[in-house]
Order: sequence, then C-alpha cells, then structure tokens
Amino acid sequence: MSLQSIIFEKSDRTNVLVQVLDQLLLPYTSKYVPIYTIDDGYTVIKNMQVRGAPAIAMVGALSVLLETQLLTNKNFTATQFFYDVSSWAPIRTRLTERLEFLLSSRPTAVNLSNALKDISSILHNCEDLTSFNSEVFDYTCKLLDEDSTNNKKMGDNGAEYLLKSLEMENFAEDFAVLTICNTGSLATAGYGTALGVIRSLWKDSVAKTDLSQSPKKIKSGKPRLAHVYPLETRPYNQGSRLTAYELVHDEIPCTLITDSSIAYRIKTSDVPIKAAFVGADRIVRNGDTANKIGTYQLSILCKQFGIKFFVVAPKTTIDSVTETGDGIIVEERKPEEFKLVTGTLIDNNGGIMRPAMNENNEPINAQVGIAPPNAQVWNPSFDVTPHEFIDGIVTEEGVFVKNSQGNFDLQALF
Ligand SMILES: CSC[C@H](O)[C@H](O)C(=O)COP(=O)(O)O
Repeated sequence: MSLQSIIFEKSDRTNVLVQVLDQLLLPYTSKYVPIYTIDDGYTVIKNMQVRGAPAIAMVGALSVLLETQLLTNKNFTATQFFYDVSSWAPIRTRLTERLEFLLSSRPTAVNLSNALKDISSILHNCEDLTSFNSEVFDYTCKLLDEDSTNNKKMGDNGAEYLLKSLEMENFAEDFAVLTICNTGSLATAGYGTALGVIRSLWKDSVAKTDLSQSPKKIKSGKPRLAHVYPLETRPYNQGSRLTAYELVHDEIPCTLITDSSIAYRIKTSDVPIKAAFVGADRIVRNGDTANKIGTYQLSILCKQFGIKFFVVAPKTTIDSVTETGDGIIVEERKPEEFKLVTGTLIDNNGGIMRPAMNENNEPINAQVGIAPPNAQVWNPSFDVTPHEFIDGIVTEEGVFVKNSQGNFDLQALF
C-alpha cells in the first residue's frame, strides 16, 4: 500500500474529517494531525508538516471546507466572536480575508494560489453559506480525484516518452535516473509527479524482467530502469526523509546521494544515468520552472553530461499569467532550518539504527546545531530553472518539448 499524506473522510458530506501526515516527523514516526480550521491549514503548510505543491493546495482547500463546515454548526457559531454570522454578507467578507491569509502561508507553489482563486470565485457567486459549503465540498473532492488520476497519466506519459527515445537511440540496456524534491504520494493525492514517472518506469522494468532466472535477466532486449538516485536536498533534507523513504517503501532500487555528489555520481555510476525527473512548484508561460533548491544546478549538470532533464507537473502547477522565471517570488526559509538539524534520536546499537523511545514508547525528537549560532545564512527553498535547460515538460496532457527555436509552446495548458 502506498503512503498517504492526506486522510479525507467524506462519506457524510456534512461531517467531513481531515488529517494530514506530519512529514517533519518522517521517516521514523508516522503521526497524523487533524485539521479543523483555516488556521490549522495555514500552520501545517507554513511549518512544512505538509509538503509538495499539489498536497499544499489540497490541504489549503480542505481547510476552507472545514472552517465553512464549522460555520454551519450552530453550537460553534454560538460560542465564537470571530465571524459575524448575522447574515451571508459579513461571512463572505471575512472568508475573503481568510483566503488571503491562507495564501500567504507559502508563496512560490502556484497550486495553492490556483485553488484559492477557484474557491474565491465560488465564494463570489454563492448566495448563502450552505451552498458555498456544498460547492467547496464538490470542488475539493474533484481536486483530490483529478490529482490522483492525472498523476497516473503523467507517470505513464513520462515513462513511455523516455523509453521510446532510448529505443530510438538504439539503447537497449539497464539505466538509472536522478530525481530531486518530494514528488511522490506524500506530495500529492497519490502516485506522484516525478516519482510517478519513476513508478511507471519501475512497473515497466519489472514486466521486462524474467524472474525465473538468477541473476534476473531482461526478457526483451529493451531499455529498463534499474536504479534511482534521489538527492538528499533541503529544506529539512526532504530527499532523504521523504523521497528515499517512498522509494524504499515501494522497494524500488535506489541509492541516496548528497546534492554535491551529482557530477561525480554521473561520471562513476556503473549503470548509465539516462534522465533526471524533477517536480515543479510553478511553471510560467515560457517554461521556466521554480522547483526545490538544487534543481537548477542539477539541470546544468545534466546538460553538461548530455542527460535528458524533464520537469513533471500537472496543469494545476501552471502559472498562465507570469511570463518568465524573473517574475517568480522565491520563498526563503528561516535560518534555524539550516543551522539546526531536527530529527529522531537514534539508538545506534551495533550499527542497527533504531529510534530511542521515551517513557510512553514514542520516538524522541531532538535538534542538533551544525553551524555557528551567529552565522549569517541564505536559505532559499526553491530555485528557478531556465527553460533552456529543460528538455521536456511532462503533464497529464502529454510531453511538451521545445520547437526548433528552443521555445516551449504551453498554450494548450493555459
Ligand atoms: C510535487 S511537485 C514539487 C514540489 O512541490 C517541490 O519542489 C517539493 O520538493 C516540495 O516542496 P516543499 O517546499 O517541501 O513543500
């Protein structure tokens, strides 16, 4: 069973329950946090307890649904003073402010902004709280369902595209791929974006493997994914805590590497590295892409070594307004997230790494300092990869490549 970042219990549409997996505690602790209000949504998004552009948008939208659900509850409204519930007009005004507040939680990923724009227009067109609540319920259900379906399409589109290009080059061997950022089930409604392509490639690889032979052989003399190199990547080493965790969970052969060893790994890998698949937080009109810090340097190294570099993202990650990457606001994280490492205390007994437990048998979390406390730091969460370095943009609609002038035409996605 795949990992689940959002639990959305919706069998009773008037009594929806939502919990999100606290990704800051992974990989040693799986703990779900309940969401009841927009403040709860804001907090888990801002603190990075929920991560990944699609998951952030879904949790944001769900938090609006939950707050609206509370407003339909007479016991709740009778004991609060935050909303003036005497009529729809003041509720609508307050909700408009609340959407703006929620949007300020994370600025770079466009999915949250796209979802809140949709909710804002629902709000604008609704005549009462009950119909708003009901429409936001339908909207969030659709958002989650479509994300999951589109990820599978994207995964298969990307895998098919790479395998065909390799066949066209007459490459018929095992290969490896690189990946950066958190793009799997934890970052989405399931399956993932860049990690979704890797999942589809791995499914294809298993189908091409003759399991009856030892060592296992390729059945068909065709290219086959044999290994994945996820990068460890900040903030909070999301590649090691989340991406490697998902790959290990799904038993996809992988080796975690530091972001500073990309070039040397490409040069020395026994299995040739043929592609890099990365996610996106915002793709602007010319194809420039904001994604996890380190993506830009990965793209430059891929170009240097002749490795194909693909961005994988759903249409919800498209910013159809901003023209180029220069218009993207890149979020900076707090210096403490750089100067301190937070994680589970490990009882490293004889090389067996187990979490140290407290008196309630729960893993103990700890922080250690890894930089002078007064050192100045620069800690951007993302960077922007210029479209020149991107070979293809993989979406649920297909794989977009550049024309002979080196430009993407993404009109079909706007
Ligand atoms: C799933 S698409 C890519 C991601 O949204 C992104 O770059 C990523 O790695 C996760 O971002 P995060 O900053 O951890 O929320």
